[in-house]
Amino acid sequence: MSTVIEKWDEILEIVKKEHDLSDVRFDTWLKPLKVFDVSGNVVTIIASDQVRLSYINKNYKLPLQVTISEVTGMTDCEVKFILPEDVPTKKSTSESTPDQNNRFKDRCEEANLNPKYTFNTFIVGSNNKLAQAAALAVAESPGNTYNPLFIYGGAGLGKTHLMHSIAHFIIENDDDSKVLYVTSEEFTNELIETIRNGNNTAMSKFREKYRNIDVLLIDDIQFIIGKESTQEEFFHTFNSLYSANKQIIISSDKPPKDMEILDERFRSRFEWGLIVDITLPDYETRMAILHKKEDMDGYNVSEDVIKYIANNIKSNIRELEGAFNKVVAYAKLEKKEVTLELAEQALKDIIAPNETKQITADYIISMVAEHYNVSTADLCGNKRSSKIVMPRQVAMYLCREILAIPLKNVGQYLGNRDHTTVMHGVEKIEKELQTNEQLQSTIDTLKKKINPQT
Ligand SMILES: Nc1ncnc2c1ncn2[C@@H]1O[C@H](COP(=O)(O)OP(=O)(O)OP(=O)(O)O)[C@@H](O)[C@H]1O
Repeated sequence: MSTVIEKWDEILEIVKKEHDLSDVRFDTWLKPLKVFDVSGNVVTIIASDQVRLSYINKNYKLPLQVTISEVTGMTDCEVKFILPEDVPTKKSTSESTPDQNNRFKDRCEEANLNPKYTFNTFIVGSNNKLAQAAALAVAESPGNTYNPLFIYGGAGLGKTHLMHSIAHFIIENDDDSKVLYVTSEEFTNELIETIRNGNNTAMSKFREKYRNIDVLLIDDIQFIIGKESTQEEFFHTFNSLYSANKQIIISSDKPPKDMEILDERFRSRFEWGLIVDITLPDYETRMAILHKKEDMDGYNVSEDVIKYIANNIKSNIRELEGAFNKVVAYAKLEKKEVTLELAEQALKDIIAPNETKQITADYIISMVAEHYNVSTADLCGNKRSSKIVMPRQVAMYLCREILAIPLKNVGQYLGNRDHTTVMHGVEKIEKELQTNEQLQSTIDTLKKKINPQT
């Protein structure tokens, strides 16, 4: 038992290295795994949630078994995954009774939450790492860490999902907290309705509702900016909650400094706490989100199809998920298997085949950089560490192989390198490819990423 636990970090690092996992993929899938027990040759590992459990079971069970055997000398290692709730020593007092479950559901409904949006189903990538960490910190100690928490980013990138995750977490961990999620449109409509009623009782009820809560989450704040009376009412709500040390979480499509007609009173208040952004997800994160969706919906879609969608839909996670749903629905309707051809057919209105990205040397270099988690500046620069030199040579090789351009031109794209340097790099990779299976698979993956039609 102790050897596996003692060497656990080393075991994970080996799997990471041998499977060429990026930091994001590693942090998402492998790092959260904890060894619970070792009995004979059976190693029981806790996965933090069902999504991770299914994914790890499908993709990393064998590599883990092999690596544990190699590192610890255990013969025929058998890995079993369990969820935290399956841990036998868990205190029975923390198990929820049906009544508690119902109460939890009722409270989530009252707070206007979507049950699917929790931290467990939120994939963490380099685009949202900080936002997720801040959200978790706020959820763990509402009113005491970052107040307000201001989350901004483009459409469909996960702001609402993260806000609901905070709310779910607070409701689950505090039996008494009053939590309310509202879009600024709902806030506005409710206020207009209250004003239309024209009586003081309605107005006091409105105020009581919004000022007697512990956590207010208000989505898409940009819609109330400029609407005089809504803005004024929100201002007083904000002040009242803030001075009572209640948590406020706000989302917007832009940071306060770029909201042109934002009143200075708001700008300063929004900046009192923490402002975090969510940017576009990288390829690995898009893949992880699609895998999560596949697991949660109980589908088994081939890797080719997942890569095709992840490669072509980059700017909006809602659209990424929509494309996945469309492919699955199309297959059901046509009573066919989900193949790459079917996916192309199903998505022809979204991803036009003739609109596929023009492949240039810069594009290849950026894809190699993304794959190895290094910057394109480093690939084109002078650093000589192996972390950079190998990806640089891979970029040289792929530019030659895919674009069939002269060595001299490849050198120009990669920081004005001499053609002999490029020739050496290309030859090095060609030689390695004869014996190095891992490199062969990396090159195959990269070729498919660069041109999914191959
Ligand atoms: N990191 C993530 N992990 C898993 N699913 C995600 C992630 N980010 C976004 N999604 C999913 O993408 C969809 C859109 O996300 P969400 O509605 O939270 O976006 P948004 O930023 O609030 O968009 P809008 O500004 O249009 O309201 C949701 O189904 C959500 O579950």
